[in-house]
Amino acid sequence: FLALGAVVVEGQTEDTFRAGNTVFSPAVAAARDLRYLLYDINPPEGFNLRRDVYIRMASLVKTLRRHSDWVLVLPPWGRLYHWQSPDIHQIRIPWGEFFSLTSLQGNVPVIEYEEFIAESGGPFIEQVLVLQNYAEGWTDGKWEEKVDQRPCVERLLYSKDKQGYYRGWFWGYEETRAVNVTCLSAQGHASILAPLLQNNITSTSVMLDKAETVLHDHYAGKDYWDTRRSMVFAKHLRLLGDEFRAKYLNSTDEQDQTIYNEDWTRIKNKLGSARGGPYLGVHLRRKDFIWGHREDVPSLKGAVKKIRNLMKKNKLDRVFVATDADEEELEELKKILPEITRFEPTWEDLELLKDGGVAIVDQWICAHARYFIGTSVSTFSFRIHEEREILGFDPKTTYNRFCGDSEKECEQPTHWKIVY
Ligand SMILES: C[C@@H]1O[C@H](OP(=O)(O)OP(=O)(O)OC[C@H]2O[C@@H](n3cnc4c(=O)[nH]c(N)nc43)[C@H](O)[C@@H]2O)[C@@H](O)[C@H](O)[C@@H]1O
Repeated sequence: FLALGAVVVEGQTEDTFRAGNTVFSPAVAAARDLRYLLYDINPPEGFNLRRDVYIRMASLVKTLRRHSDWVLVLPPWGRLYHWQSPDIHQIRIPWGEFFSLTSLQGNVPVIEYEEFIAESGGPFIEQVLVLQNYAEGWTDGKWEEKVDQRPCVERLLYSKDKQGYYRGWFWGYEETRAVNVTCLSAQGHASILAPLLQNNITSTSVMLDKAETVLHDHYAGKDYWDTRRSMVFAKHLRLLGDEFRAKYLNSTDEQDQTIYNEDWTRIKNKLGSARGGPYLGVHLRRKDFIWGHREDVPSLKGAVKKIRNLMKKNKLDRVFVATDADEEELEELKKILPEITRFEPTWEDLELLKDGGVAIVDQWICAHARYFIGTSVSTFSFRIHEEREILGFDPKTTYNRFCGDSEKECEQPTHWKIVY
């Protein structure tokens, strides 16, 4: 590898692969001279941060595709720290269970991991690059984009087997092994990796591990939003959410002016055009957010006080609460907020939807509320903001968060406008 200097990523939106132009077909892929980009993320990270890293990787693949035929391999879902429902099988979950694949493919060519195995002819990933930060941090406090092959700083989570291949966590696919594993110090936008992947590495399949190390090429720019808009939830989950809205919250798209189109490239709703269902939508993040005694997270009593306040102010008599609260907190919440509505799947439903599917249904229902309030710096809440932005809600009804009971300056979330 060579040390690479700054790479210009301005003009990133001028992608050769434009949204909606092409729908990628894996059958066609087999006949072409394809290269595969795989990636994974630091194990403790949750579902919605992972969705954010997908956007960064999609952007990198678009940059790579200016020169050759790359396809993004979707890392199967599973073994997430927050998915704690017991006794359900939660590994090797394909993206198709949570997202619409045709929608994703309308943005950038993607394939499921099992298609990659079938197409590439074996369970091997040729090159794994484990991304890491520079041990020395920023030099002189100056931000500089750079990439270098460096010795691995942390102990590798890969070990060589008798045949000389690397074993590690490949999403629960025991037969998958890597031919080569090296570390790469990287600092900068995702696309700074493109020249190296293009010119210095000849492997057909390359996996970036700890892909969250690199940043968005252009956060909240057109390319960001194209990818975000293409991350349409799987239809069965949207339908479940819609049924729940109709049954328990008196909410339908016609009544609430929440226009949707199966083709995401056709959704361009004006801000303020969506009215939303007659309920308050709440995302109340608990568990690891309260264990740290964070100043910006309210007590249950504090949250309920705010909820009542908002219901009164917005003349709403129903409240839908999405939360990861434990049993004890839930009991307390039900006591102090008896009118609470929650999506509580049966065990059979949970087995089918899994924790990820339940989280999506929760997000979908919050996204359709007349007014929404979320939790400070939770990516779960951020993804709801984006969904509401796509639906065309007035920003005043979306970018709201709870304040900690004794938080002094309670800054509210930023409004990121869609760039079409
Ligand atoms: C402190 C950090 O917090 C970050 O969490 P944060 O941004 O809220 O959001 P996520 O990255 O999604 O992680 C939180 C996970 O907890 C569950 N969860 C949280 N709230 C709800 C809810 O209202 N309904 C349902 N059904 N599930 C919920 C769900 O599995 C979700 O993916 C983590 O990604 C990082 O790994 C780290 O732990």
